[in-house]
Parts: sequence; C-alpha cells; structure tokens
Amino acid sequence: MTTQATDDETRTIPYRPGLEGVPAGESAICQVDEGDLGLRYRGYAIGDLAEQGTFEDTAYLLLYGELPGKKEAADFAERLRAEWPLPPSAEAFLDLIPPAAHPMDVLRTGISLLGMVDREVEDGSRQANLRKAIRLLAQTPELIAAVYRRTRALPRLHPRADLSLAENLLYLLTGRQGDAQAKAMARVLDISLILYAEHEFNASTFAARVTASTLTDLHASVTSAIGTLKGPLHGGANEAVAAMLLDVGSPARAERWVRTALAEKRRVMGFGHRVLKKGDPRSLIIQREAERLGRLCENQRWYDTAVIIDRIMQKEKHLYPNLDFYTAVAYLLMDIPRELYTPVFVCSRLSGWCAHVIEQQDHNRLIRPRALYTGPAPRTYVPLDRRG
Ligand SMILES: CC(=O)SCCNC(=O)CCNC(=O)[C@H](O)C(C)(C)COP(=O)(O)OP(=O)(O)OC[C@H]1O[C@@H](n2cnc3c(N)ncnc32)[C@H](O)[C@@H]1OP(=O)(O)O
Ligand SMILES: O=C([O-])CC(=O)C(=O)O
Repeated sequence: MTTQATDDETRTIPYRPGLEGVPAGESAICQVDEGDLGLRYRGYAIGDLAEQGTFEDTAYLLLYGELPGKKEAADFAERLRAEWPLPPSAEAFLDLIPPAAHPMDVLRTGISLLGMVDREVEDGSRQANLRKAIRLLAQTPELIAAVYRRTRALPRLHPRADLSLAENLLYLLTGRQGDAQAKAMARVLDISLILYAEHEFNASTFAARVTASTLTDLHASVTSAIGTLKGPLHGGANEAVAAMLLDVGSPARAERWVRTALAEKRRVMGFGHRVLKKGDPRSLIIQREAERLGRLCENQRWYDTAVIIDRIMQKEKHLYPNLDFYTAVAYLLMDIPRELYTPVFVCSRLSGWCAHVIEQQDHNRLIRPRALYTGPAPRTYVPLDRRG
C-alpha cells in the first residue's frame, strides 16, 4: 500500500527525530510487540524458537517464510556445508589485512569482495538472492575466523561437516569442541544467534532496505548493513559491554563503577532501546542462559557483576538491559575474543538482512524520504574574484 505526499503535505507531517515511532514500510518478517504477542519471527514466538529450534531452522524460516521440514532442513545444512570454502580472491585478501584492523572493518570489505567475485552478483532474482544469502551464511564464519587467527598467528581451522553452524563458529573462534562444556557453550551460542537473527526496522536492517530499494545487489545491501551495525549505539554495543565488564572487574566494584558512570552522564552500554522501553524479551532468555553457563563454568564473576549493574540501571534510570548486555556475559564465558562479538552478531543477522532485501525487492518502491530544510535563506552567489 502506498500513498503519495505532495511538497505541502510533507511540511504538515509531524517530524520525529531519529524517525522514532514512524512506520517506514510494511514487513511480514518480524513482529516487535511489547504487549502479549512479544517478539515473533514469521509468527513464531522467540521463546519457542530459542528453546526448541536451532539457528539453521531460524535462518531458513526467515529466508523462506516457513520452518523447514526434515528434508528441507537436511538439504539446507548440506547447502551451507557445500558453500563454506572461501574463493581464492578472499584467501588472497587475508594477506593484505593490517593486524590492527577491526574485524568489523575487515568484514565490511570482505563481504564486499565476496560480492565482487560472486558468480550471481548481478542476478537480482529471488532465487539467486536466496542462493547468495546461503553463501554468505556459510562463508562469513570462516572469513571472520580466518582473519582473526591469521592476525594472531594462530593455526587456521576449517569448519567440520559433523558440527552445526554454532558449534563450528565456537570451534573456529576458540578451538573448543567435543567435550560437555563445549557442547553447552555451543548451545548458548546457538540461542544467541537465534535471538540476534532479526528485529524488524533496526538501523542496520533499514540501511540494508534503503540500499536494496535502489535495486542494487544483495552484497551491496549487506555491506551497508555491516557498516551500520558496527556503531556502539547498535551492534557494536556487545563489544562495548564486554569492555565495560572487564573495566569493572568484579562484583565488588560494580555499584561504585555504575554510579560514577551515571554521575558523569556516560551511557552504560547494553541498556535502553529505541522501541523496547519496558524491557527486551530476548534479554530475559539470554540472561538465564548466561547464568546457567556461569554455573557450569564455575565462574560467576561476570554474571554477578552484570546483575548489580542491571539492578542499579533499572532503579536509577528505569532502563532495562537489551540483548547485547547478557550476551556479552555469555561470550566472555566462552572466551570469544571481544572484537569478534559484533562479527558474530553479523553471522546471525545476515539471515534477517537478506530476508529484508528479498522482501523489499519483491514489493519495491525506492526509499527516499524528505528533509526539512534548516539552512540559510536564498542568497546571491559571489564569484571568487569578488570575495574577500
Ligand atoms: C541490538 C541493539 O542494537 S540494542 C541497542 C544497543 N545499544 C546500546 O546498548 C547503547 C546504549 N543505549 C543507548 O545509547 C540508547 O538507549 C539507544 C541508542 C539504544 C536508544 O536510544 P534512544 O531511543 O534514542 O534514546 P535516547 O538516546 O534519546 O535516550 C533517552 C534518555 O535515556 C538516556 N539513556 C538511554 N540509554 C542510556 C544508557 N544506555 N545509559 C545511560 N543513559 C541512557 C539518555 O541519556 C537520555 O537521557 P536524557 O533524556 O536525560 O538526555
Ligand atoms: O531494534 C533495534 O533498534 C535494535 C535491536 O534490538 C536489534 O537490532 O536487534
């Protein structure tokens, strides 16, 4: 459904800074609702997906609109496995990366490069976009891990056919797999990927949709989204939360640290949300998992520190933790390198971004809003030789 606004009408539409609360399009992918409906992907409650599903199931659901049957699930897993190997140009790119580069910057350039050499880059059909989405889901964990391990002079690891996507991700990033602790960690990582997969018109998804609305290619849209996700007000917050927890150091220091931060009017990362003003349902799920993992690892330090910060933020600021807060606790326990937290978010959110690119192009209209002009009144041009 579209309506057309004339110039005069545009001036009468109430302006909302940051587009807060403004409906900017229709979508059948995700329902963000603070009421009884909660958060749903394609109609399925996030709690059910996290408790009973896998990330592969969730990615399939987002991309194809339905949960896979047994055969579709097996085919999807097989297609992900078949697409793992990085193309030779990506391998060559690994040699050029400065060791100090942030992995999100590497990923932005790396995904752009994968687009440049993708055999279907210019095919914008729905089927080609689905195939490209699967390639991106398969190649991104390998790309992140290869970059990280190379810049740390660690031996290269490759995905294993007997492991799920989350198990592989944990293995590639930390070398962990096989024992009971690694299995428990991989399950929590899997849950975090399910929770990270999609959240309607968040900033990075909106960036992807704006880009897709020009009918450019899927990799270009994903590249825009990665640049947008990196910022600390959005996906970059998970890395910032870990930095904060490490700086706080212990539960004994938490209250003083957070009160000082608030007194100095600093933002406490992992709290607040543009839409979810009464709390983030995903946070409750990952908090429970982080607590459980802390007990299993016999390391309650990060969870106990986080709970104190959470209590004070709710009491003093009425701000609730968002998904990034307790996810950082879980990732700290898994020993995932901090600078890879936002790239891990990318591994998951790719599914949501690609679903949105496909949906946008299925019903495309160029996204091009208006600006309310606030610059100088009309003035006369003065040639350079007559200027002071
Ligand atoms: C997966 C995700 O992307 S979830 C979001 C991850 N981002 C973060 O965790 C970063 C920290 N949080 C924030 O910066 C914000 O809460 C945002 C950007 C997420 C949402 O912000 P907005 O809806 O624009 O709220 P806004 O920035 O206007 O803040 C409203 C008030 O709450 C305060 N506030 C909001 N978040 C925080 C915070 N984390 N710490 C301290 N104060 C905060 C602001 O200072 C402001 O106070 P004021 O009115 O006295 O100036
Ligand atoms: O919805 C938002 O603005 C941010 C968020 O929680 C997400 O992208 O998962």
